[in-house]
Amino acid sequence: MATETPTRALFMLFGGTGDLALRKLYPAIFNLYKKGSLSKHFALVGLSRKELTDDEFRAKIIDSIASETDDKAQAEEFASHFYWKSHDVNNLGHYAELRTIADELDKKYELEGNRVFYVSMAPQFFGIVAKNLKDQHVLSENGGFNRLVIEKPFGRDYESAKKLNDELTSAFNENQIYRIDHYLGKETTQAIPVIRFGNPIIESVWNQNFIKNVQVTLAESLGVEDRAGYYDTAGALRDMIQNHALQIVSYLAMDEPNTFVDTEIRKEKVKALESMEIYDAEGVKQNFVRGQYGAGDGSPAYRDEPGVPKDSNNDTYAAGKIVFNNPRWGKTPFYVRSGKKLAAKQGRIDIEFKKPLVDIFAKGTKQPQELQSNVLSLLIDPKVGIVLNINTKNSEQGFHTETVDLDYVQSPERAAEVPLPYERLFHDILNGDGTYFASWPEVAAAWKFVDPIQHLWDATQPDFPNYKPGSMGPKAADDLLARDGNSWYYPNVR
Ligand SMILES: NC(=O)C1=CN([C@@H]2O[C@H](COP(=O)(O)OP(=O)(O)OC[C@H]3O[C@@H](n4cnc5c(N)ncnc54)[C@H](OP(=O)(O)O)[C@@H]3O)[C@@H](O)[C@H]2O)C=CC1
Ligand SMILES: O=C1O[C@H](COP(=O)(O)O)[C@@H](O)[C@H](O)[C@H]1O
Repeated sequence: MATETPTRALFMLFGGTGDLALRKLYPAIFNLYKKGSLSKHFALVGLSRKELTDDEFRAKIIDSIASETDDKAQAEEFASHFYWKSHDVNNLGHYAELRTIADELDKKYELEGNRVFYVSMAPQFFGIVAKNLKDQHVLSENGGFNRLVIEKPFGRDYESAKKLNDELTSAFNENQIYRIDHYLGKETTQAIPVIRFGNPIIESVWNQNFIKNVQVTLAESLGVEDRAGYYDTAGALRDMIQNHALQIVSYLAMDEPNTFVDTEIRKEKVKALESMEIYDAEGVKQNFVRGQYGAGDGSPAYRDEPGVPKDSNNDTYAAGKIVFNNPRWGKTPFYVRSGKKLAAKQGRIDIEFKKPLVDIFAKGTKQPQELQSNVLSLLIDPKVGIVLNINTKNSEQGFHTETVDLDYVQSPERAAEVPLPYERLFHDILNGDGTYFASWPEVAAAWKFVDPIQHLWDATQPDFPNYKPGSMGPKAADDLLARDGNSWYYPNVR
């Protein structure tokens, strides 16, 4: 593998002692350092209201990366690049101090003015941080890059997302903004364009003539855990479908870009997302299903989870059918579903192909046989891999057909080597590559699709709870597919 030139950069991490930073972001940056994408020419300023010394902050960093290394000297050397600054994002004076620190570190580490501003804080702070960074001249003005990284959620509907985007773009250009969607850092999501456009055998049948339906499943076995404060105001539709599921759908549905660069890919993704049919109230009722888990097997109902109101109507499950008004997809439905407290942690895409127009094995032979649809499964989580289920003849005496899997599933050893999603995304940010980040038009199109669904759900009383923990969600989600003559492939995988 070619060795890359390490990128010089100063990170400024807002929310530097937060849960996400300590659990995911520092280990990801450490792995980049270990693998040589960052060298001695980098530094990070951690920011929050807490008063910490640099040494106290560095001790937190060493703790945070403990699972990534046994090499104490390397961990200490890495942590020596970290600095702490107590900073209230509403205090303008603090930005002036930050600018001075940034300029000093820029000189000390010869960073060539490259700056990454990562806002890992509650969403109400995203806009104000961007504005103050610009107004208080913390952005590099000597030719280096300025990149702003924004965590999720990006708004709670189209209007709030637009307002946030306007705030961000009054300080940064669209090509300087990196909207994080960690599902885009996952191995299988990143493989979709290659699997499709790198294999004529697949891309030539990737359309309504050959594909019967597409199913995206993002199932979790965990419940709301300790995040009720956020989750009860979001719900599965906003938390998983609007972003992760629709981003995956956009890679599955898009046309081939002219070249594999972020600007071209984004154009095609937007085109696909903008051709999703937007439902009116009747369309929502027919095509989307919500759910909330009840009690079962010794685990509490959602409404009895700590921090959840007893009368909460929040959705912990959402499923729906997407129809594209475009020539590629025409009548082929895309189904998406996501929920908490389901039977298993399972992220996967199942693509069901149409059966042959004429089935020569169904009649005329001594033992009529029934062919099955071919199913291509792209496994996201916990296994990573590709499985193609096809018809063949079984080897017993007589003539019988059966299905077999042609599969590539990553070994546990290989999986352990694979970069973590945040590591991949940081790597792309350092390289200025927006391929696996959501652009504003994509986010806007996704909200415009989701808003009518959420509005109807907010305005009507659900009959909750309506699914048992450990199940695959409400029965209505099975009925949704059955009405089209389809059924969920998982968990009844052949
Ligand atoms: N945690 C997770 O697993 C995930 C989180 N996210 C997103 O990441 C972001 C961060 O989440 P998370 O780390 O869990 O949040 P936390 O609540 O753990 O951290 C928030 C951080 O913001 C700081 N902060 C709060 N108010 C101010 C202020 N006025 N000025 C400066 N700093 C302030 C806090 O420090 P202090 O109180 O010292 O100021 C703390 O460091 C959110 O947008 C979340 O939606 C996304 C996916 C998963
Ligand atoms: O963004 C989110 O994702 C997680 C699931 O992520 P995964 O990588 O573990 O599949 C989900 O639990 C959380 O509610 C949501 O905010």
